[in-house]
Amino acid sequence: MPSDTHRHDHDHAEDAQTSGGSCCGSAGTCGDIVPTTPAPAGGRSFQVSGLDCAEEVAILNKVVGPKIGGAEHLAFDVINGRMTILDSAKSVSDGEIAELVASTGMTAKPWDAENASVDQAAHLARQRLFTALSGGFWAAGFLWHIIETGMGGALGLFAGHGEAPMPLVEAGLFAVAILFGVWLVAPKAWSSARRLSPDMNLLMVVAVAGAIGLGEFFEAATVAFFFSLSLFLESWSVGRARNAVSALLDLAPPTARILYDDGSEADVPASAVAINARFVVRGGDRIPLDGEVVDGAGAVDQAPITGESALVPKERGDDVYAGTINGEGTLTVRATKAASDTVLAKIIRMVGDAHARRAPVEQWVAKFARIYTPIVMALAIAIALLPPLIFGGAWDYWFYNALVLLVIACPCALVISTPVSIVAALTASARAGVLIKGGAYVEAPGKTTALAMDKTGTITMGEPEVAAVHPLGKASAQDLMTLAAGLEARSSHPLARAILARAEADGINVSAAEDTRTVPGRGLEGRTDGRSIWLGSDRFAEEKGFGDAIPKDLRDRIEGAGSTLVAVGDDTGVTGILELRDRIRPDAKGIVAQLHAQGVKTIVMLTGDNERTARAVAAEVGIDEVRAELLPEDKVTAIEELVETHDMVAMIGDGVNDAPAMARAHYAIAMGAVGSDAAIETADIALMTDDLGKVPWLIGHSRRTMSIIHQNIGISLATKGVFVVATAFGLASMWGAIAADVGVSLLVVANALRLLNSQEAKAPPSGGEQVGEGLAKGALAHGH
Ligand SMILES: Nc1ncnc2c1ncn2[C@@H]1O[C@H](COP(=O)(O)OP(=O)(O)OP(=O)(O)O)[C@@H](O)[C@H]1O
Ligand SMILES: [Zn+2]
Repeated sequence: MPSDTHRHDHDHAEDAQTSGGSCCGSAGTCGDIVPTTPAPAGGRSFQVSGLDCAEEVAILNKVVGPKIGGAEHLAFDVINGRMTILDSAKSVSDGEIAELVASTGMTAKPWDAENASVDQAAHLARQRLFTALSGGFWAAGFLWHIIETGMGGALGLFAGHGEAPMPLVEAGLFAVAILFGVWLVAPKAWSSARRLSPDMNLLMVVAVAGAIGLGEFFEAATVAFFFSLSLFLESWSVGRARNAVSALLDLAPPTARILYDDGSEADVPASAVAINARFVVRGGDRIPLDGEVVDGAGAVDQAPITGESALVPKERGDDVYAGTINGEGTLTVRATKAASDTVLAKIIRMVGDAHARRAPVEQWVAKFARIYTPIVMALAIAIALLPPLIFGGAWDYWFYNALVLLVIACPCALVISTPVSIVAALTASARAGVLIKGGAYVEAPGKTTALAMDKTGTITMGEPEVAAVHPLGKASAQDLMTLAAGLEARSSHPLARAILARAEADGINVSAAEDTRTVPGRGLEGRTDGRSIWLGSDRFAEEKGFGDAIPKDLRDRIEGAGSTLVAVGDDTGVTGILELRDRIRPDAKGIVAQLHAQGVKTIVMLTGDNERTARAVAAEVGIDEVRAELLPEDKVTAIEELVETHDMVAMIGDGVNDAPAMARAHYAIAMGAVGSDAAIETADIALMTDDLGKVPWLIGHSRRTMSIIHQNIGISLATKGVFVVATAFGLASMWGAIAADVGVSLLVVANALRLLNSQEAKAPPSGGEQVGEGLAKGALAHGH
């Protein structure tokens, strides 16, 4: 990580580690293995108290933006109340930023994850207290009214306005309810008034003041209390989504049991364990750090990272990951990564940052809210003035209706539901072993129209084997394998591994050829005993002028079966042919069918392999289009063509060889990310395992998320619409409008949080040994 450019965060991460270390040493209760959630790729972060809505983002863009050379240098994470000034911004001191933010009624200080959560909790507690007090006095006032006037009079309160003046005690109780209700809102409203840019806080305060002016204490108190309640709900739901992310954090135990060279053991904070240190993991324990098993054997439940509740056997030399659960055996593990670099730490970091890359639908909602509020306000003014002026209506009656409109103008249900849905979706998918690296990529998969995938390792297992050896002419099988293995000795190509494995199994003495050179997409060339030798595809043999030396029926049979032909020869001709077979993933066919059923019209296979081999494999799994014999740069061109002709093109690959092509697709999915840092880094979405079945799941998850977001937008707008119309006819009341607003907020938030809990959101069952109920539950339920 280029942490040197992250000046602030970098420094901070270090002092958090040292102070964290001492805290653990004394109290032994430090839970955090990841000291801080770093800022999205570069920049300085601030914790802004009061930043919890798109509303405030617009304000900060307007106030801070110009000073740093434009709002495009700002990034916001509403869920965490974090503002980041990107490295591209004009340099402005922390102090100046704090001053600017203070002018809006919010406060900013440099980001610190630990303080941030303490502050957020304190803010929530304050909101809860004031809301409860407001609600208590509101209820008391209401009760008093019932005692005074009986049930009929109480109902009269709801019927509307214009009744006889209230008894003093009752008015007093409502006044106190109003005071507590607007207490936390008033400073924000005041700063919005000073800036002449009305926000919902100002709208509410004006509505409350107007109602008091009309003598409508009940209505004023109702608006004040319910508005306060809706703000509390908003903070609570944001906190709920935030906690789901940090629950992932609790997956790794805070300490590791270090095994010293003298055989003694000690519990040490995971963050203080050096790379290469050895630690012991007992049966049933969670593994604290990524590492390699050096002693012992057993099985590990990797569900916390991969989402698949299957026990994965582990023995000497196998990798294990922080946060996963050891089965019965005891393992001795050599740490290969620091606590802050583990796969789990990366997942947490990326889920945390993902929200900063906002989904288009979120941007749409924010933009809509910005024009919606002024429009409704203009309507409110029109309603207050036009009916009395033109039709001679009663001033106070229409003024009241204008206030109702102000209450309706509050967009909070609309604004809060989308980010909560997105964060819930990101967290649910991380739990299922699908790491989505930005809000933007929550939306994309559901719209996929074309899917390009690599053959080797994606459709096939990526573990080819030599199925047959066909020496030609006077050569023996042994000669052929010796020649081939000598050329492949230094290659890491999957075919090379297969050929070398076969040579070893056959007991062949491999001596590496000299001057070996890779011919991209073709094969290898080199020299041995002074003669030049080569190996590669049939096309390579043709280019060497030996195309006719490959027996036609042999070639037809190998390629027709979907196997790969490797010709081996020297400058006099072809020595022989190797037939390499890679197993097609057993579930590939079903998955391709599922993708088609989901509406992914075009599924394309991209491969460097021979055309006929590729077609045979494609036919077997039901793939529509084949592009074969591609060089890496041809894969890039192929993706570019797809992007031109299809609306949403996804590319699935291993994230290593295919990185350039993956970068050109609309979005890219990497498989098997748990073992490959490159895959996690390069893709937009990383599947922790090699399970292709996660792709249809991802598409379904994306659609579920979007449909919940759309439902929420629909519910919010429909409610507002009903009230706008009712108000125009003078049929709506303030208490009704605010109660509906709170009701809808509750409804949309509950709807959004469904994404976290729903059964469908869990990953599909996959092959492999199923873990016992208790163990699997423990994995998923931990930290909730
Ligand atoms: N080291 C090698 N040994 C044998 N054949 C090779 C080697 N390198 C390349 N080839 C030949 O060149 C072809 C293309 O290789 P390339 O590495 O571009 O694609 P690939 O990785 O095999 O396939 P895919 O694109 O599906 O992953 C192979 O199918 C093979 O015939
Ligand atoms: Zn509202």
